[in-house]
Amino acid sequence: LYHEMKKPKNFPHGPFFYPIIGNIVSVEKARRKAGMLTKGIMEIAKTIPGTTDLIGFKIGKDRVVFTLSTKAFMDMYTNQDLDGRPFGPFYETRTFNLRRGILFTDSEFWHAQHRFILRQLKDFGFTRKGMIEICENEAEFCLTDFRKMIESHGGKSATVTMPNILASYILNTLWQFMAGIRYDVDNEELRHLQNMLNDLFKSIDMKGALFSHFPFLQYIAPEASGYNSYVRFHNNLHAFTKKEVERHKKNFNPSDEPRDLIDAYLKVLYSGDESGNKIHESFSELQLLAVMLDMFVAGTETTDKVSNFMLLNIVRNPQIQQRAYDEIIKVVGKDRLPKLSDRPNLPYCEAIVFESLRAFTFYAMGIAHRAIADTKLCGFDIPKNTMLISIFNPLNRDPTVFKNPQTFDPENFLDANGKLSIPDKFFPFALGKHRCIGEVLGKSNLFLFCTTLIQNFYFDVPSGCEMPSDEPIEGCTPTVIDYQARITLRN
Ligand code: HEM
Repeated sequence: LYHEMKKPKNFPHGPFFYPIIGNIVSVEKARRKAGMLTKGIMEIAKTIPGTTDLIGFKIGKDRVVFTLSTKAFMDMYTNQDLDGRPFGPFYETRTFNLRRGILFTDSEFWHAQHRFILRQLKDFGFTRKGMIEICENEAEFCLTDFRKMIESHGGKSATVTMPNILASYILNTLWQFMAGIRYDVDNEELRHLQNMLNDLFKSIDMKGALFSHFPFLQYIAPEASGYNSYVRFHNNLHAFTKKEVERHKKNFNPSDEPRDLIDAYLKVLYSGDESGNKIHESFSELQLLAVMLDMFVAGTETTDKVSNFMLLNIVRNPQIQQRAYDEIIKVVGKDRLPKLSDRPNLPYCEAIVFESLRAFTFYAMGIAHRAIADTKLCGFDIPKNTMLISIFNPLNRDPTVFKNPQTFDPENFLDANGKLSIPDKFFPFALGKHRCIGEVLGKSNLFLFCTTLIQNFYFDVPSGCEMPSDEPIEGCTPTVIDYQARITLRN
């Protein structure tokens, strides 16, 4: 134990490791003072010499290293020895006390599942018509609902409480891919699903995760450590998705074309892979439930949050909104809705999407990785089983890369001719083996909501309300503050 507590030789610089608790007290203090974990870590780094690229902590039982530079970020994601995912009750409690799913698995198990899901995303999707149509339809449903809402407010405009007004539609696109279902916004099941996901995200913040770093807390303080609610929220969600799997099984025919991810997965379970070969041992019904949980966790909160930063900045910047509107009217006109195929001709709107991704990732962190072997990173020794967490901030604020790194400005992603230009060191979806599998879906949704809404509505703050701040607050991921916005129908 003593050996475990000692700082390993040539470990990334960081504060002194205290016995048992490690650095949890100083990290927690810095987080409170800065208002956000990422900022807190960056503040601590400023006080410790030699932390240009990396900073190393001990949090409870875990050694945790954060990346602090673009170089460290890129080296971390491209070093295969760092492609593991952490062990621990925080990760396994979610999935039946087993190592299941796709977010927190690694090695051969992860590889087989990852390959399968990627193929499904391609097959349903963006290579065929299916997924594009789903996203375009959902943007239209959103438009119709907003029009109805304005109608019921007298026909000109409506005031809404932000953020999260697009969450149901974003969830619908993912749920259609997974289970072939879309819900109307006032549907009970949708509300239930959304409440479960909200609970889940609340339980994943640092406090809820306390039992992960101090596993004994789940036994001696199951309520206070967040363990009990964490288990409860996950069980609720699994019960919901299991019901859907059972429903699929009832009218499942292995010789039919799969309608969605559940069908495709059941097909493999019933009849092996497409050439009839025995399937990889990682496939199971429990694994299907774990995959669905992971798709919800990775796919909803992220896209919602980016859309919140997008709408906030549209409200805050009338001139950006106007320029996007002019572009849409010139290219698409008013007689039809924007399509995904309009994207190459709407560079300013696409730049708004990229700038929103930058705004979201300004204080975001990646998902924890684990060293699967002793290795080196930026000249430091990283012993096996160390956790690594990327910080996106250095990639997003570099003045040599962005014209205007400190403010929301779509020009950051346009060249001198107004063409889309994405810096080669901008990685909002990370890179390497664990890079996001939902990038195409996420970006398509964001583009369609952005263009469809701006074509039809004008967004601002209601008279008498203050302009909302764009300083994010802490959530499971960086969060936009609550504010009031007015949505006005364009003529
Ligand atoms: C615009 C919104 C999104 C952003 C900014 C985003 C960002 C990311 C990032 C940075 C990672 C890498 C994590 C790491 O290892 O550090 C990741 C992984 C992942 N994302 Fe996304 N994502 C988004 C949307 C989605 C969607 C819509 C889905 C589902 C279809 C999804 C599914 C996943 C999964 C399953 C992983 C884990 C991949 C693995 O470990 O192999 N994401 N995402």
